[in-house]
Amino acid sequence: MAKTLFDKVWDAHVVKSLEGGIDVLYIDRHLIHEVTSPQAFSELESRGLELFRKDQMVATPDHNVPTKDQHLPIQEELSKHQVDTLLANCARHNVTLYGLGHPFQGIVHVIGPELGITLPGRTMVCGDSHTSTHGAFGAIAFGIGTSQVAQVMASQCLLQSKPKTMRITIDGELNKGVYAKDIILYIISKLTAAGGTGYFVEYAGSAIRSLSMEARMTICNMSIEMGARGGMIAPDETTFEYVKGREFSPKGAEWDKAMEYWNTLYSDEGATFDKEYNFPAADIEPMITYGTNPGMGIKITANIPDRLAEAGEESFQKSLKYMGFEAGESLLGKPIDYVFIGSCTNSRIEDLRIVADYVKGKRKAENVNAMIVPGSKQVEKQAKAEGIDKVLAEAGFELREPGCSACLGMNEDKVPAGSYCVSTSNRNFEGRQGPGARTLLASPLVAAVTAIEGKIVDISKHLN
Ligand SMILES: CC(C)[C@H](C(=O)O)[C@@H](O)C(=O)O
Ligand code: SF4
Repeated sequence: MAKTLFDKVWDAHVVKSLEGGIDVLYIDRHLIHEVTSPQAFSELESRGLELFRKDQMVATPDHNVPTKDQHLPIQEELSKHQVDTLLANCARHNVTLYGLGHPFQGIVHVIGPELGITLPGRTMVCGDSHTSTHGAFGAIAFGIGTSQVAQVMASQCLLQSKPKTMRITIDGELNKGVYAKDIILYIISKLTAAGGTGYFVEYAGSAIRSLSMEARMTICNMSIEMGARGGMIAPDETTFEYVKGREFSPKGAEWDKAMEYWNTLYSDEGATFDKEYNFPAADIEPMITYGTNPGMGIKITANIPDRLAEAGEESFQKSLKYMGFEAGESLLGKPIDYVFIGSCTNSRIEDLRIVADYVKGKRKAENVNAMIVPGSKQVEKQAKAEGIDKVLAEAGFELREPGCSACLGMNEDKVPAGSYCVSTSNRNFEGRQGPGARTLLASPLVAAVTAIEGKIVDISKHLN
């Protein structure tokens, strides 16, 4: 029978099928960070259990880390406590940890792929919703709750019911200035922030195939923002080339063996999905959000809609009120106070390159505070090797040290109440970047242009 990519990977990991449609799923890799692991460690210890397969776990602090002076003790008490607890737990249980200052430290969803921990055909979990990022490699990757973190620690397995499958196909050539972030914001604007609920999504089509691995990660990363359980893309030459030679990727005969399996990872001709969508690449333009969920996105040149069918009138108006916008108006010309380039969605080297290419020889607008936070130590190192740090400094951008940072308004990386921030992150919820902060999600290019212009503009007029 024709199988989907999802089914192939899932079925290969079912240890046992239980009554009621629940599977015991084997988990190949478990990533942990400081926010969702402490209670799991406590639970394990209180029950006298050991970690079952600690060599399949990797830990890194990312959410609470300051993005300045990482060599100094952490100032904020809660953050220090969280990071110290992770360190202590990992030391006590002998779990591999890339702590602050380690060359492999970074946002968990950035370091997995860059270290070759994320591989095609793997099952991967983390107590973090954006674990969906790793699906870009043809892995089944999804976020889990703290009690499930403990379950995986103790058994390397997870009780799961199989989600429904959805395929989103984007064919054709992408317009100039359109990046992966625009594709996913476009998709979410079409499906709504709840449109993927209950599904695992496969992204397909020539426009997706044409993307780099980092761009594919941006797309899979935000699958969760339409409510989907996860997203994935069939591995191909682009994937294999990216994976090859990374720190923990298979080598020699192991590589050949892996490739044999990886080459079988695609949805068979005739495989059926519970839901299918098709969008032409030509319809996608640079996007921006105007509201307080990631589904409230528009083409940057379009007007805010008058109403939103899926949101009640009241919640639509509440959202606009929070943002200080009016229904039906254009965002063009709106002044912006902050630009944040970072997060597990868009903080990789290609993102930094897009920004540096655009801002080279330019200067940020006076009214804008522009902050750029690399996703990992490796991204930071590469940026410096390429001179991106200098280009950014000359343009008036502040390049900080790796972490989640202003994506969730951590430590001092906050957007003040009432201020507008064009952000390359993935969530524009009320207060996400700080109490009262107003977030507009966009691509790194849109963020870069906004920083230079000091306001929202039609970026097509600013491209060569
Ligand atoms: C802290 C963590 C549980 C959370 C998540 O799961 O998404 C965070 O990463 C976020 O983006 O809000
Ligand atoms: S960068 Fe943002 S979205 Fe990603 S894991 Fe960190 S807090 Fe969550």
